[in-house]
Amino acid sequence: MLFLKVKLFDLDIGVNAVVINEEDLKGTPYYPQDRVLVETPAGSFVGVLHSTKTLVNKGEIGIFREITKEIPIKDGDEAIIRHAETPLSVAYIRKKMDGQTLKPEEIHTIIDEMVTGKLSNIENTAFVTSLYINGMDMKEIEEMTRRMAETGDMIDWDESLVVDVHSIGGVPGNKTALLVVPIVAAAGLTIPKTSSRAITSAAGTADVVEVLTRVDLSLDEIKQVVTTTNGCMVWGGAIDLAPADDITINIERPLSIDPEPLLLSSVMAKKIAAGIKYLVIDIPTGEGAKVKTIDEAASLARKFIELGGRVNVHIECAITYGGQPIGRAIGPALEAREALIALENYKEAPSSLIEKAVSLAGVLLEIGGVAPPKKGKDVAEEILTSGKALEKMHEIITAQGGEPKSSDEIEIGEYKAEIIAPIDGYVTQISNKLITKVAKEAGAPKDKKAGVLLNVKIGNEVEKGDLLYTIYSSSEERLNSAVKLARRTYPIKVEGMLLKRISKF
Ligand SMILES: O=P(O)(O)OC[C@H]1O[C@H](OP(=O)(O)O)[C@H](O)[C@@H]1O
Ligand SMILES: Nc1ccnc(=O)[nH]1
Repeated sequence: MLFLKVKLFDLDIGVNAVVINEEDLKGTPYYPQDRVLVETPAGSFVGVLHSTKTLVNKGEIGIFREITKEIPIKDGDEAIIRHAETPLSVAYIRKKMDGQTLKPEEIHTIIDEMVTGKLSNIENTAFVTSLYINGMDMKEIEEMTRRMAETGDMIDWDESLVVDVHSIGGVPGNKTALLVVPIVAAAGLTIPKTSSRAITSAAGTADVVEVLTRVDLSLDEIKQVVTTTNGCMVWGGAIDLAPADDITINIERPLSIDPEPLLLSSVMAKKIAAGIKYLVIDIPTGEGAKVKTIDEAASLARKFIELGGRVNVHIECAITYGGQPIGRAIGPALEAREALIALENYKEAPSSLIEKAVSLAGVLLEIGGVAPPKKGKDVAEEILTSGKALEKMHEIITAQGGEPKSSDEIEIGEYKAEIIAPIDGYVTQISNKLITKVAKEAGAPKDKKAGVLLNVKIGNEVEKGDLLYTIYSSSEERLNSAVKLARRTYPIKVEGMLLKRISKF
């Protein structure tokens, strides 16, 4: 065992490396490249040991940003270094890599060791990849979901009618929750909404809300916000709510994957931990979305409903159209602005966004008994058009620590490029995947002001030279890469009505 003082390095090196002065390692059983367990007051993790003559002094351990992003270790903290035994999970992860079914205690061990930092990035990544390739049965998913919830904080609400909406994601521009939450909260129902950041998209709901207010609230702050406003819109990863979720999401994001067992457990573990009793799951369906066909969507819906039954959350699924972006704005600030436009003056907002938001909110209003059966959508529409939802949005933004702004005060990337129609014709396709790639290339979601604003939707008629969409970025360099990508991949297809001529001449 070694006792050292933490020295933090503001450096992202992408692995769980730790650095110790070689003098301190002399005569110890710790060698470079060994795995060591580092215990600090803020939490523990497994690091790969490197030795140095100069980077840290004797008595110090160098820790990098990769770790401090997850564990709030401070400069000067005491650290205890021990030999890291090979975690039990490694054998279980290999079992899943071989396509076998895991026992409940094996799943518990994987989640426990993941959350306590005993697994390296390599092992965590292998687990996520094994689920992508081999999947899990419902019993395994249930065990994983429960354990993901139990290994973090759990919120208990006094009332039993706690509702929520959650999208499986995968469709660009899905800022729907920013309308649904204030509508439902304004109707008097309790809706403590937790979101993740982007997984496969250019902006997760947490990234979008963060443009308007804080999303990294503590548990007590969440309770306070919900008690005063009926709702909140927070990032699950900020609090200790299903902490395994954020670890796996950080692996999924660079690979742009969302394996089904993790999709189910990620959503449901957060909802169990947040004390949700009634949940509407939005399943965007269409080409380029996570779910391509209605049959696949129905099968996923059945799985959500079965899992909900096992963990005591009432679930209703809404299969929604996901074959092209929702609304016109893609990217955190652009989406936040579009959501505000919809709340300020719904007539100015894209109808696809309004339609989706009031439909989903309507289901919750009916479930919550504040709208008669089949009238939920009308009631939701009334709350939106009367300005009550905007008022509620302002309340929530303020309660979460932000200052309400109007839509025209939201700043968008200063560099922009317009992509125009190459020919006369009709917009026949807007590729979810390619338009997301362009927005990401421009810097979204990290660059909040980056993204894409569509000027057309599928079916629109355009003339050669008409604006198809505008790409925004805070960086000229990123904008140029995004434009190059757009010119190479054609995310929006324009085709003439005459597709092909066939004749015998
Ligand atoms: O599209 P991608 O990035 O894969 O999915 C992730 C998004 O889907 C969910 O949306 P919501 O919070 O229900 O609105 C998550 O919370 C997250 O914002
Ligand atoms: N995997 C996930 C998809 C959508 N939302 C989540 O929270 N998690």
